Amino acid sequence: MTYMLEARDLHKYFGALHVTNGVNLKLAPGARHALIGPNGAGKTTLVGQLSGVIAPTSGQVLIGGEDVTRLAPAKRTRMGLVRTFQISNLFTDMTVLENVYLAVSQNRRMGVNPFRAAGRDKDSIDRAMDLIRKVRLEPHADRLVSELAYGQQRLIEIAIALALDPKILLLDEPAAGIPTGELDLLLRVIEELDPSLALLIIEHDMELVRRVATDVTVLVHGTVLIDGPLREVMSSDEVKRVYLGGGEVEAQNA
Ligand SMILES: Nc1ncnc2c1ncn2[C@@H]1O[C@H](COP(=O)(O)OP(=O)(O)OP(=O)(O)O)[C@@H](O)[C@H]1O
Repeated sequence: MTYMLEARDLHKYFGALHVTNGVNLKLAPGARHALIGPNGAGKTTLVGQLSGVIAPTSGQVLIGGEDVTRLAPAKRTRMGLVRTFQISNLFTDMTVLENVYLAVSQNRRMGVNPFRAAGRDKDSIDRAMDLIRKVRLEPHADRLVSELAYGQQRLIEIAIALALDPKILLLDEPAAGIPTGELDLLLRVIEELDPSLALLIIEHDMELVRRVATDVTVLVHGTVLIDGPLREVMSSDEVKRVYLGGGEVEAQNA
């Protein structure tokens, strides 16, 4: 089977520190895969190697069966691998629509003056509105990003990621900093994403993992402790003992 995204025996050293230790990961089309693990487990470093901002010491990354280990992040993005970031990249003094429109027009290589183009480029505006609808922000399209709640701002980032036409979407802690009351909207947006999209969610919030993921990889000290179907992983004694200190998985965050 050709996977949308695959990591083969990845290793990464920072000096003497072995941060990624023989990691294998496979995302099939339509995957809903969560990557979890305690602080310092090496999740960010792994995602960096998948997206191309960090070069592995050894091992391979493949997109659609093609070896991209030495390819730059932008090239991987053009092959359909898109990631969101924990840190916000939004233009907060622009509207939601302007932010998403910019991403759409950049992706279509529309040129440098988005404001001039904005009057003309109806297609890109329609596409931006369509994406804004997908993340359930339609009522806020003309509001400044700075006026929106934090949870809503994170949804704009998902819309911007979708503007790049991903086949594989890496969501880096989408729930981080979102108050509980705003979490439901994020969950619904993720649940409604194109079912053919392969999704890798790096997340601490266990409610989100439980509701969204079908498969989970648990990373500990740079090594895959266990991976498999959600239920199996969450009920594993090994995960409870090593990863969550023996407590109930339901009751804890990663
Ligand atoms: N550029 C770097 N140079 C040296 N050490 C690094 C570098 N980046 C990360 N590390 C170390 O690698 C280990 C794994 O870090 P990483 O950020 O990948 O873990 P994480 O699972 O994403 O943690 P968190 O959940 O806190 O974000 C940590 O011990 C960290 O200090």
